[in-house]
Amino acid sequence: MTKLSVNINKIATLRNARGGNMPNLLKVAKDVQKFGAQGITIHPRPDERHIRYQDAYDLKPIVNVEYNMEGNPMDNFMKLVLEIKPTQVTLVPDAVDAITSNAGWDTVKHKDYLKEVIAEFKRNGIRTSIFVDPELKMIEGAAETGTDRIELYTEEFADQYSLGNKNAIIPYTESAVLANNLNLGINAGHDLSLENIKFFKENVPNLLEVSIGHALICESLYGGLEKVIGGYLKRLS
Ligand SMILES: CC(=O)[C@@H](O)[C@H](O)COP(=O)(O)O
Ligand SMILES: NCC(=O)COP(=O)(O)O
Repeated sequence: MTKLSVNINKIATLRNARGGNMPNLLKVAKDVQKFGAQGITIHPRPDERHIRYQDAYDLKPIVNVEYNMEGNPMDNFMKLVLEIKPTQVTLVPDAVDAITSNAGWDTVKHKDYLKEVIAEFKRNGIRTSIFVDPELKMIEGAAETGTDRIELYTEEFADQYSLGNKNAIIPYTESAVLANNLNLGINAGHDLSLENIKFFKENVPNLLEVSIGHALICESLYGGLEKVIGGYLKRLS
């Protein structure tokens, strides 16, 4: 079964826009779980443009499904994750000023660094995942870091699929086959949506989790959070 982990970054974006507490992030996280999501994802960036570090602490006691924290493992993020001990940490090589995540790790060039960081999280009982492009060399490199899982970076697939190019799935299918052979768990995320998720899931063998935020929140502006989450769960079942 592929789990749906809802990324609530954009709820925090809306909340921060007025400096108050509406929408209430904790209430939305509780409701997202009530509506059937099997995970909550946050990506506390260094500038706290949306998810604040305090949010990460406040969410821990109310997340009763998988809790996934994403970020570049710089000192503050490492400390935050090791203190909170979420279900999973997803390492993303984002520049501090990146408008959003826009690349996977070079797991060959950064193998030794990733091995060290991953070992620290695993010593603390936290499942690890690393954000990678669907390139076979990067998948092989990921396996050598000792990570539990990879997260396939799906922006290219989403872009091409929206243009009608279904062949864009091929690198993802091939990467998943290799990851399965290397005993790597497979997650995926970035720009997945109600439009593309069913086709993606059907062509990526043993996909364990998708983390979806931006499109899901935008779709919910029209369909409502409960109905949209139900739509994802139906397409993932
Ligand atoms: C790694 C990834 O693609 C997303 O998890 C990321 O969290 C999106 O970040 P923004 O919500 O800041 O665009
Ligand atoms: N890891 C991907 C994620 O958490 C959400 O990405 P997006 O759906 O906001 O693009």
